[in-house]
Amino acid sequence: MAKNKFKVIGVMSGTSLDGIDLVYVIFEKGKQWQFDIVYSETVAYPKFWEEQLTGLVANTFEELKVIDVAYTKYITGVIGDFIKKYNLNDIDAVCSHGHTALHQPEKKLTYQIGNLQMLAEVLGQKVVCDFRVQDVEYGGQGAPLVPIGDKLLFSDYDFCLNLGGFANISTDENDKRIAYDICPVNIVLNHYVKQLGFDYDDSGTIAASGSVNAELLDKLNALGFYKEAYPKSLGLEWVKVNIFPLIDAFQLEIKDILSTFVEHIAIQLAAEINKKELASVYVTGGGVYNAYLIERLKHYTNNTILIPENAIVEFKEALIFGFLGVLKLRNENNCLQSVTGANRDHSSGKIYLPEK
Ligand SMILES: Nc1ncnc2c1ncn2[C@@H]1O[C@H](COP(=O)(O)OP(=O)(O)OP(=O)(O)O)[C@@H](O)[C@H]1O
Ligand SMILES: CC(=O)N[C@H]1[C@@H]2OC[C@@H](O2)[C@@H](O)[C@@H]1O[C@H](C)C(=O)O
Repeated sequence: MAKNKFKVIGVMSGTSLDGIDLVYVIFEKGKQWQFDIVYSETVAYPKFWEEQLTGLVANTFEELKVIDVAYTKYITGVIGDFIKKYNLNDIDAVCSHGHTALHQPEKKLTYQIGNLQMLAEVLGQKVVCDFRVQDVEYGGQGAPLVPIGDKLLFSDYDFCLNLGGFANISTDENDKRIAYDICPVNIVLNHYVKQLGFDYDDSGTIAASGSVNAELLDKLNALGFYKEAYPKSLGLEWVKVNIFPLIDAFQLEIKDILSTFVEHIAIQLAAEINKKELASVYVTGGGVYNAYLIERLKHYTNNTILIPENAIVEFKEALIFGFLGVLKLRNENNCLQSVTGANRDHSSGKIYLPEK
């Protein structure tokens, strides 16, 4: 019988470069999967790695391979410290995403650094990593990978909504998981609030103090992307072309820009979640701490907005990469064709064994 209980470390380095997220989590399969996050921590990047990772695209493939070795050494140290700090001597596997250095699925290319064999050798642990490569080989986008975790770990909720740089959502439609980006969130709010000298608009208080410009709001809501069918995704380039010039042309005060954009986000989020009635929406990502945004969202929907404990708000992705590793160890599918567009569901990831 397949093993049903796993103690793993899940590790994720996301696009915002705030640091490496680590969780020590126990997964157990009964009727459905249960999890318990025992320890969680974000290790902030030192300046050196923040700069290296910000500039990755400028490197040649050969240069990336050199950086990969150095980064794998670095992340091995971070994971090793986490193991020591919490005295973790009972680990089935370390399941690590690494950091995305290149992602061009149309050229069958995706490259996450930090996933070299050295991880297993130095840590003396079984390692599961490199989760995106096989999906791209099978014709998929190699992303998003989180929705299978949404489906199997958070099945009590009709929608899983993440408010990061962009808002993304996953839900079941006709028994299939679907996932897509909705609209930009913190990538735009942070951009404008920086002009007042803040990293972010704490709790949305500045937005709450502004007023909505109805004409700008209408123009934002009329953008073509919102009418497109899924699968669809957004990136910084789209924001630079479609959002910043549109907002800047109005020459508004920052508080009014923030107020108008929060209204826009709330309307776009509501348009998606209101596609189901009496639905529950499980919300994660830093945007959860923008109380004003959550208040405006609630204004536009009768569905139930559920905000979990902070450990899940902040560590859901690390948790789910831990879970993808568990599925790989059980040789079960951890990539969904309905989400990535691959030519099949499949069990993805490399397994490295420690030399003993
Ligand atoms: N107290 C707060 N009030 C308002 N906004 C906040 C608060 N705390 C965090 N945020 C917002 O959340 C952002 C961080 O969110 P998160 O870590 O989910 O983003 P991310 O990792 O860049 O997202 P992703 O990679 O999933 O797109 C911050 O940059 C900020 O905009
Ligand atoms: C290639 C890559 O690293 N993609 C990330 C990125 O960051 C957010 C979004 O773009 C998402 O598609 C993905 O990560 C999440 C964790 C995922 O795979 O579900």
